[in-house]
Amino acid sequence: MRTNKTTTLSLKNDDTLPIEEDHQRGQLIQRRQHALTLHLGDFQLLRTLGTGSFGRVRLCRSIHNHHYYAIKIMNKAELVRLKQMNHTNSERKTLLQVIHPFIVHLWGTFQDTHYLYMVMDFIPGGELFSVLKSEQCLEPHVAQFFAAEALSALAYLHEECHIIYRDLKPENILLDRQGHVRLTDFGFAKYVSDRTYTFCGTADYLAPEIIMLIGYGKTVDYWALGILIFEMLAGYTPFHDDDPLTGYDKILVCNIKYPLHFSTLAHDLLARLLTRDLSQRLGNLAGGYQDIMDHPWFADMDFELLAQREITPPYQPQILDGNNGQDPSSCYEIYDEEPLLPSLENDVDPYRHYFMDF
Ligand SMILES: Nc1ncnc2c1ncn2[C@@H]1O[C@H](COP(=O)(O)OP(=O)(O)OP(=O)(O)O)[C@@H](O)[C@H]1O
Repeated sequence: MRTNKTTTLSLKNDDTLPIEEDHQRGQLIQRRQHALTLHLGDFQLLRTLGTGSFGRVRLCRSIHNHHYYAIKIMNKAELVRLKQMNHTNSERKTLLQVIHPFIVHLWGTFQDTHYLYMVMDFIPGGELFSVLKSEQCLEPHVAQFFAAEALSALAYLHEECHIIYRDLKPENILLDRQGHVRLTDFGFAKYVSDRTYTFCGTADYLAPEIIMLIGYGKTVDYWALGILIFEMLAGYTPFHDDDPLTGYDKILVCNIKYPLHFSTLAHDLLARLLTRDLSQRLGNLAGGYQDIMDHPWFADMDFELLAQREITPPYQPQILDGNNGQDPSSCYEIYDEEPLLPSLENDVDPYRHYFMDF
């Protein structure tokens, strides 16, 4: 079983193309931008919910409406050092553009001398990673539900936004109060009209076409969906190796040992998702994502009701309501805290021009 979180691989700086905006989305972005002029003084900063390669996400509470939010805080000097300016701007732009019941909602962004801030809905149920860690593996109907909601979000990103997500994994799948999925972390999401070449993602979840550097598109998300379903059912990923290079070899050879308890239907679906042959991979055929939804493993799933959040989640996170001193973020791991550098009015900010939209 996987007990440690996986880290994402870094990206080249030139990876991101501008995201195209249709008229409606453009208006929506403007609405959000104009509606919210935020700064740190609007929030009481509480504990860290999660850390990542480029920053940390902290629980906070609005001093105005007293609602909880999650703020992703990224150190500008560090982003510039790691050449992550384009990706960070792209993450902001993408998240402002997407609106979907299974994707985290970004309310707005701001910056001070040292940091960039992204204010999102606080998703209180914790990571799917934590559920897997405590349950070891999931009952097929539970895995089916999480996979179906993740697939619904991917289909929306691909078909309506022309965005590939590129970092599907249990760490990036959060659960809301009712137990519905919310995808977070759009740091690798990219608008792609045809194909892209960047080597990025998370080692265990990389598709063969990413490793082979031959160019790829949305097919990589459907490969990752196959790895996710395998991990939920088995409790481990199919190609894991402590040495990433050996892991990449295993992905390229693609010889999967299915646990005996996998049903024939699960085996069949995964064999069709986890195939190197793109002309065979489900999601990349004539029927697109619908072919995955129509696979018999999902036979008893009504994807229309699912999209309306009308299917009762099979797993309800145990959430405290935040009143009477209770911790509303008890589903999240405890992290060491780091104080923020104070932002003084006369400070010179050498990085502002990189992040003009924040
Ligand atoms: N909206 C949210 N509500 C609650 N917790 C969140 C939210 N967004 C992120 N988190 C927590 O913070 C963690 C890190 O967030 P995120 O993945 O966006 O950071 P990152 O720096 O891009 O990480 P990575 O190195 O994985 O790319 C998540 O795994 C999750 O635990």
